[in-house]
Amino acid sequence: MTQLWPAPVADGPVRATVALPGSKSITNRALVLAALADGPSTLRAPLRSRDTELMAAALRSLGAQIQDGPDGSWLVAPAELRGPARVDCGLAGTVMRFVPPVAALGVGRIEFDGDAQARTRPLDTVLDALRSLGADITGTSLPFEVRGTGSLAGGKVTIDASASSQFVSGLLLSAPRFAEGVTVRHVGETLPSQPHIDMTVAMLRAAGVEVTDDEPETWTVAPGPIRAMDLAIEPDLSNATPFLAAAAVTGGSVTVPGWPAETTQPGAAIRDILSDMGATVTLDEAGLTVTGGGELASIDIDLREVGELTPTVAALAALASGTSRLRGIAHLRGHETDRLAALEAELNKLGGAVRQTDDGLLIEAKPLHRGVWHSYADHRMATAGAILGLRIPDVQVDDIATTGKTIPDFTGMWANMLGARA
Ligand SMILES: O=C(O)C1=C[C@@H](OP(=O)(O)O)[C@@H](O)[C@H](O)C1
Ligand SMILES: C=C(OP(=O)(O)O)C(=O)O
Repeated sequence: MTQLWPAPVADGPVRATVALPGSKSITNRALVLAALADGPSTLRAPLRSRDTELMAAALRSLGAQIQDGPDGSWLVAPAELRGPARVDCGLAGTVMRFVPPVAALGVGRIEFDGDAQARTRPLDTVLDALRSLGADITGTSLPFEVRGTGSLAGGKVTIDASASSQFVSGLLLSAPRFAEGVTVRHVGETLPSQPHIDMTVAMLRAAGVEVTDDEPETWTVAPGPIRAMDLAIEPDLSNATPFLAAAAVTGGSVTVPGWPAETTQPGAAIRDILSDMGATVTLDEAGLTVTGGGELASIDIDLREVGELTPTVAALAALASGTSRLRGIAHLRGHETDRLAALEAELNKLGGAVRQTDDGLLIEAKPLHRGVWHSYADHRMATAGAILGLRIPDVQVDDIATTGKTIPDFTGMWANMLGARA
């Protein structure tokens, strides 16, 4: 076990303004598109965290130049893609699913590996798809090797993306550079995180790529150039959720400035979730403000489109009244950890009454008590522990540093939020 972090208790309503770093999902898509583009790009206010630094390192190792700009921006200059190279995926789904198609466009041997837990995350679908589109790849999970020839035929492929939307996004992002582009069709169980696929489509179109998505669960990307971009990256709305939850569970008020009025980020769904649970949510020129009042109400919700909000919503549900039901999230068993098992185990250890269902969690709110909250190397498990600790004295979160996957200074931001209480 790593050092334990004593989660601070809020000794009153939290009142703060919390500025969030950039979106992981937008930053890592932008890095891939910029590395494949027809000229140099500028990414402004990108997220600088483990997942995005790993993405930048992966693309650099394949030849792209990614340098620091004057104001924390990233300047990306595409170059010929070539091995030999080693790509460390860490535990980042976006790196392990978005970079193999890029590598298949390069020349030479490109080895992929990642954290021990990453080796069990689903990956075969994207590797099999690439093979059927003409790539030479050994293996079905990490570690594996891509032997690039400098081009990829592309064409039509049918996949089962029920384990992760990132299989689709990964294929689409590089597809403008495949000789024939790509048509990806999803068949099989339900498709998770559709808004993340829509984000991919929107970013491709913004880069001048022709994408057709009129038919349900079928996407066609035409071959052609990817236009270089000058992109300001929005704050990460999913990472905003623990801070907004802090307002809801303490009866306080937290504002996240720079909240986009329109966005492709699925994390925006937290507005309706918190409002359904009884908090007041307003969006104005100051940003998004969540104000908590009395006790939070339970919720019955399908989180299929926003699975990454589950740990936050589970923590809220555990502190609400009544029984909450979170549905549509069987695929979370293949996230950073098996999130359904992890939430069930950790909440029950604190005295909760939580049970896994086929596709989610039943959470009966109970008085909770002190204890160690395990993070399982999962940034969102760690932040869920922090939310609980606001109300339950003496919760200790193990491996709080794992929040660095997507938030560079979570503990500092959390302390500032609590310190700002006046
Ligand atoms: O494409 C993306 O940026 C993401 C897609 C989703 O993955 P899954 O579809 O595997 O849930 C989401 O949970 C993840 O945090 C980020
Ligand atoms: C599922 C997540 O991450 P990844 O991009 O590694 O899949 C997440 O951030 O909640």
